[in-house]
Amino acid sequence: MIQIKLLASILSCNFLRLENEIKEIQDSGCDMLHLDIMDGHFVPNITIGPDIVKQIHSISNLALDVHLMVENPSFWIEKFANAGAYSISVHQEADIHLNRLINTIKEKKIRALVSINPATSPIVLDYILDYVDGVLVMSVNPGFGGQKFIENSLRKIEYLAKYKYTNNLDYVIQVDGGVNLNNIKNLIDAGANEIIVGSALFKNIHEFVRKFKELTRIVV
Ligand SMILES: O=C(CO)[C@@H](O)[C@H](O)COP(=O)(O)O
Ligand SMILES: [Fe+2]
Repeated sequence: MIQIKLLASILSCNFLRLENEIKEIQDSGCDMLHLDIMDGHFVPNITIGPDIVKQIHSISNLALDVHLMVENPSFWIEKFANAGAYSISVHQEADIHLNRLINTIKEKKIRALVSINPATSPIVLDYILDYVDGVLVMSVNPGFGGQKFIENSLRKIEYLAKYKYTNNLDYVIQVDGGVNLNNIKNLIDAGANEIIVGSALFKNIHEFVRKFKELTRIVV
């Protein structure tokens, strides 16, 4: 049976009570914390850096999935690896030497994922899929939480799932942006197995996770 994981994007949490929010996420049964790193250049927003990630790592039992939305991502790999990242995803659009960048992440013994923006075709990933531990499909334009899901992202997930089985590969497929209880089932049916949720989750963490487990038929 394929295990479907729920990743909590803390971008939508109340940062004034971050420690309590993280504890609630852990207690609710989420599988990982998803940390959105924005530099104000690759995306029009700024969030947190490696020092804050390190502090989150010191209080969290959950693995940290770091989503880098930055220019020059190669500069940041070592810093976020040392801060305690369990996985790092880098945008295909952010580095022309993607193969080298993915290898740099893997040398740190952490999961290496590649991410694509809504306007990027998954076909451009064909020659990197042999090397990655996962793909993150952005289903909104990166930079902000609370946006509307872009429907054609489903086709990309289907493409990546088909490519995986056809070529006998083993990578996770993440979906990130505009995910809610109404579209999760379709995303899983298309082949996504790591579901990243921000604003919909933080409306009521326990209630959301309970319904998510029902949908994915996993008893906590
Ligand atoms: O990477 C991003 C946004 O750039 C995401 O991780 C969002 O934070 C997800 O938030 P929702 O769309 O679920 O509110
Ligand atoms: Fe993200």
